[in-house]
Amino acid sequence: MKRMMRRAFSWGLVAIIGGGILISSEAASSAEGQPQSNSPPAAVSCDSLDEVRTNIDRIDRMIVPLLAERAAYVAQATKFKQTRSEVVDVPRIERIITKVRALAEERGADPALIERIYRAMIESYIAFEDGIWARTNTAP
Ligand SMILES: O=C(O)C(=O)C[C@]1(C(=O)O)C=C[C@@H](O)C=C1
Repeated sequence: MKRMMRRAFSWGLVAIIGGGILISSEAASSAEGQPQSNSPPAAVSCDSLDEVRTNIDRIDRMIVPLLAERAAYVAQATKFKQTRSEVVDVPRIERIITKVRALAEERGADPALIERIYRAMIESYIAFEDGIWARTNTAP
Protein backbone atom coordinates (compact mmCIF):
# COMPACT_ATOMS: atom_id res chain seq x y z
CA MET A 1 0.00 0.00 0.00
CA LYS A 2 2.81 2.37 1.00
CA ARG A 3 4.57 1.61 -2.28
CA MET A 4 1.37 2.37 -4.20
CA MET A 5 1.00 5.69 -2.36
CA ARG A 6 4.61 6.61 -3.16
CA ARG A 7 4.04 5.72 -6.79
CA ALA A 8 0.94 7.87 -6.90
CA PHE A 9 2.92 10.77 -5.44
CA SER A 10 5.70 10.36 -8.03
CA TRP A 11 3.19 10.24 -10.84
CA GLY A 12 1.53 13.31 -9.43
CA LEU A 13 4.81 15.19 -9.39
CA VAL A 14 5.69 14.22 -12.92
CA ALA A 15 2.18 15.06 -14.08
CA ILE A 16 2.53 18.49 -12.51
CA ILE A 17 6.02 19.15 -13.86
CA GLY A 18 5.29 17.57 -17.22
CA GLY A 19 2.37 19.78 -18.19
CA GLY A 20 2.38 21.61 -21.43
CA ILE A 21 -0.64 20.88 -23.51
CA LEU A 22 -3.31 23.51 -23.42
CA ILE A 23 -6.96 22.54 -23.53
CA SER A 24 -10.16 24.49 -23.08
CA SER A 25 -11.61 24.88 -19.60
CA GLU A 26 -14.62 22.87 -20.74
CA ALA A 27 -12.46 19.93 -21.79
CA ALA A 28 -10.38 20.29 -18.62
CA SER A 29 -13.23 19.24 -16.39
CA SER A 30 -14.19 15.66 -17.10
CA ALA A 31 -17.16 14.04 -15.37
CA GLU A 32 -15.22 13.40 -12.14
CA GLY A 33 -13.25 16.62 -12.41
CA GLN A 34 -10.07 14.60 -13.00
CA PRO A 35 -8.00 14.31 -16.17
CA GLN A 36 -8.27 10.95 -17.93
CA SER A 37 -5.39 8.61 -17.18
CA ASN A 38 -2.61 8.95 -19.74
CA SER A 39 -3.99 12.26 -20.94
CA PRO A 40 -1.99 15.45 -20.52
CA PRO A 41 -2.63 17.48 -17.37
CA ALA A 42 -5.55 19.80 -17.87
CA ALA A 43 -4.09 23.26 -18.30
CA VAL A 44 -6.82 25.73 -19.06
CA SER A 45 -6.36 28.63 -21.47
CA CYS A 46 -5.85 31.79 -19.40
CA ASP A 47 -7.13 35.28 -20.19
CA SER A 48 -4.53 37.20 -18.18
CA LEU A 49 -1.05 36.97 -16.66
CA ASP A 50 -2.73 37.09 -13.24
CA GLU A 51 -4.69 33.96 -14.11
CA VAL A 52 -1.51 32.24 -15.37
CA ARG A 53 0.24 33.12 -12.09
CA THR A 54 -2.68 32.02 -9.95
CA ASN A 55 -2.43 28.61 -11.61
CA ILE A 56 1.35 28.48 -11.21
CA ASP A 57 0.98 29.38 -7.51
CA ARG A 58 -1.65 26.67 -7.06
CA ILE A 59 0.63 24.07 -8.66
CA ASP A 60 3.61 25.22 -6.57
CA ARG A 61 1.54 24.57 -3.45
CA MET A 62 1.23 20.95 -4.65
CA ILE A 63 4.85 20.53 -5.76
CA VAL A 64 6.56 21.76 -2.58
CA PRO A 65 5.03 19.12 -0.27
CA LEU A 66 6.07 16.43 -2.79
CA LEU A 67 9.61 17.79 -2.96
CA ALA A 68 9.72 17.84 0.85
CA GLU A 69 8.54 14.24 1.03
CA ARG A 70 11.14 13.27 -1.59
CA ALA A 71 13.80 15.01 0.50
CA ALA A 72 12.79 12.97 3.53
CA TYR A 73 13.43 9.76 1.57
CA VAL A 74 16.69 11.07 0.13
CA ALA A 75 17.81 11.84 3.70
CA GLN A 76 17.05 8.24 4.67
CA ALA A 77 19.22 6.93 1.82
CA THR A 78 22.28 8.01 3.86
CA LYS A 79 21.47 5.29 6.41
CA PHE A 80 22.24 2.69 3.76
CA LYS A 81 25.40 4.21 2.25
CA GLN A 82 28.63 3.13 3.93
CA THR A 83 30.94 5.64 2.21
CA ARG A 84 30.46 9.24 1.13
CA SER A 85 31.22 8.39 -2.49
CA GLU A 86 28.05 6.26 -2.59
CA VAL A 87 25.95 9.42 -2.26
CA VAL A 88 26.36 9.99 -6.01
CA ASP A 89 24.97 6.95 -7.79
CA VAL A 90 25.26 7.68 -11.51
CA PRO A 91 23.53 4.50 -12.80
CA ARG A 92 20.55 5.22 -10.51
CA ILE A 93 20.38 8.82 -11.73
CA GLU A 94 20.40 7.66 -15.36
CA ARG A 95 17.59 5.18 -14.63
CA ILE A 96 15.53 8.01 -13.14
CA ILE A 97 16.18 10.19 -16.18
CA THR A 98 15.15 7.40 -18.56
CA LYS A 99 11.98 6.85 -16.52
CA VAL A 100 10.94 10.51 -16.30
CA ARG A 101 11.65 11.13 -19.98
CA ALA A 102 9.29 8.25 -20.83
CA LEU A 103 6.67 9.62 -18.43
CA ALA A 104 7.00 13.04 -20.04
CA GLU A 105 6.47 11.56 -23.49
CA GLU A 106 3.36 9.70 -22.32
CA ARG A 107 2.01 13.02 -21.03
CA GLY A 108 2.76 14.97 -24.18
CA ALA A 109 5.37 17.06 -22.35
CA ASP A 110 8.88 17.94 -23.58
CA PRO A 111 11.25 15.16 -22.40
CA ALA A 112 14.29 17.46 -22.67
CA LEU A 113 12.64 19.98 -20.34
CA ILE A 114 11.75 17.28 -17.83
CA GLU A 115 15.28 15.86 -18.01
CA ARG A 116 16.83 19.28 -17.31
CA ILE A 117 14.48 19.83 -14.37
CA TYR A 118 15.27 16.41 -12.94
CA ARG A 119 19.04 16.73 -13.36
CA ALA A 120 18.99 20.10 -11.57
CA MET A 121 16.69 18.73 -8.88
CA ILE A 122 18.81 15.61 -8.25
CA GLU A 123 21.95 17.75 -8.09
CA SER A 124 20.36 19.69 -5.24
CA TYR A 125 19.24 16.50 -3.52
CA ILE A 126 22.80 15.17 -3.80
CA ALA A 127 24.18 18.28 -2.06
CA PHE A 128 21.50 17.88 0.61
CA GLU A 129 22.26 14.16 1.03
CA ASP A 130 26.01 14.76 1.08
CA GLY A 131 25.58 17.28 3.91
CA ILE A 132 23.54 14.81 5.93
CA TRP A 133 26.01 12.00 5.23
CA ALA A 134 28.95 14.16 6.38
CA ARG A 135 27.17 15.22 9.58
CA THR A 136 26.18 11.70 10.56
CA ASN A 137 29.29 9.73 9.53
CA THR A 138 33.01 9.72 10.16
CA ALA A 139 34.06 7.19 7.48
CA PRO A 140 35.63 8.58 4.26
O1 LIG B 1 18.68 6.66 -4.90
C1 LIG B 1 19.55 7.13 -4.15
O2 LIG B 1 20.56 6.48 -3.83
C2 LIG B 1 19.42 8.48 -3.65
O3 LIG B 1 20.17 8.89 -2.78
C3 LIG B 1 18.39 9.40 -4.25
C4 LIG B 1 18.93 10.24 -5.39
C5 LIG B 1 17.74 11.05 -5.93
O4 LIG B 1 17.62 12.24 -5.64
O5 LIG B 1 16.90 10.43 -6.58
C6 LIG B 1 19.99 11.13 -4.89
C7 LIG B 1 21.30 10.81 -4.99
C8 LIG B 1 21.79 9.67 -5.78
O6 LIG B 1 22.95 9.98 -6.47
C9 LIG B 1 20.75 9.07 -6.61
C10 LIG B 1 19.44 9.36 -6.48
